[in-house]
Amino acid sequence: MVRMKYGFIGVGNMGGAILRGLLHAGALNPEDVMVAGRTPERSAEQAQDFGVRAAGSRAALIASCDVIFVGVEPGTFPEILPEIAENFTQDKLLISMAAGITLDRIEETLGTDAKLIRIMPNTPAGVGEIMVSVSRNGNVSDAEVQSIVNLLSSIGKAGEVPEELIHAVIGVSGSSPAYTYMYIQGLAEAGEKAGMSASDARMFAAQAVLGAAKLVLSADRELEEMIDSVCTPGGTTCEAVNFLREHGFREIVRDGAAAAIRKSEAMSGGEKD
Ligand SMILES: NC(=O)C1=CN([C@@H]2O[C@H](COP(=O)(O)OP(=O)(O)OC[C@H]3O[C@@H](n4cnc5c(N)ncnc54)[C@H](O)[C@@H]3O)[C@@H](O)[C@H]2O)C=CC1
Ligand SMILES: O=C(O)[C@@H]1CCC=N1
Repeated sequence: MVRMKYGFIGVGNMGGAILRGLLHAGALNPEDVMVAGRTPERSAEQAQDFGVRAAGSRAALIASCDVIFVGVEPGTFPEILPEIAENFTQDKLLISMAAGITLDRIEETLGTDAKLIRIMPNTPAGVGEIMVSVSRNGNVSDAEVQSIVNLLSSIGKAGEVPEELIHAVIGVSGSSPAYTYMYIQGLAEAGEKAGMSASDARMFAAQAVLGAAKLVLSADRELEEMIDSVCTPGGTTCEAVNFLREHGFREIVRDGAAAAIRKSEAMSGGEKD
């Protein structure tokens, strides 16, 4: 059987995290992977960093790869689409991770017969804990989409969603590592103020978030009931929970995520926020 060749155009924070995760999981063989950066020099540096092959150019990468991940900035993607189109053929699959660039928009340049997938990943990909949605256009078969879901499931959780749900996914999991770091920042600051070292406060806070997230994923219980399970009557937790409720913590988080969702919708409509 001929082994598939995978290309990555743009291996920054997100594309790089996916590539690192897939290589670390052994889901991709480094010999089958090629990267292309802004310049041939950058491609060579990135190839060395990841231990994969460097493409002489983006055109060369597209010509020699079967599956092409595009991880450039949303502002750059439309600029390089014509170049991708020149070398793209119907047997290849393009996977875009760009916020705000719709499958329709990509089809405008690559053609309505191009096989296209949009993913909305997050940066925990790099440590094997991605949450990623997968959406396809009409040219991608069930087997093809399943093979990409399986590939991405090797570095966390992946599931197919209709493209219109990508905005929601951005708010809930794509952007949310950033707001989770803000929460960890707050916990760690409280720990430091109460005498912990900065490194201990960071570790205790992060491990508590990791443990709580694992419990949510493993237990089929209402979140309200899980909150109660930590609040020992007359104890410490209810002081924090009451304070956070009075100050609208949950609503603030919800409205923050909604702002990311609105921005994603605006980007997809071509509006500038
Ligand atoms: N950072 C995140 O948490 C997430 C990002 N995304 C999407 O991932 C994409 C990349 O975002 P980030 O990784 O955050 O940005 P980034 O700026 O960290 O990475 C972009 C990379 O693309 C490279 N690049 C730019 N122009 C290029 C070109 N013409 N050819 C080859 N490489 C080129 C840059 O040098 C850089 O390495 C965006 O479309 C974004 O919407 C999606 C989900 C989460
Ligand atoms: O900030 C952004 O637009 C990208 C998409 C989700 C996370 N980062």
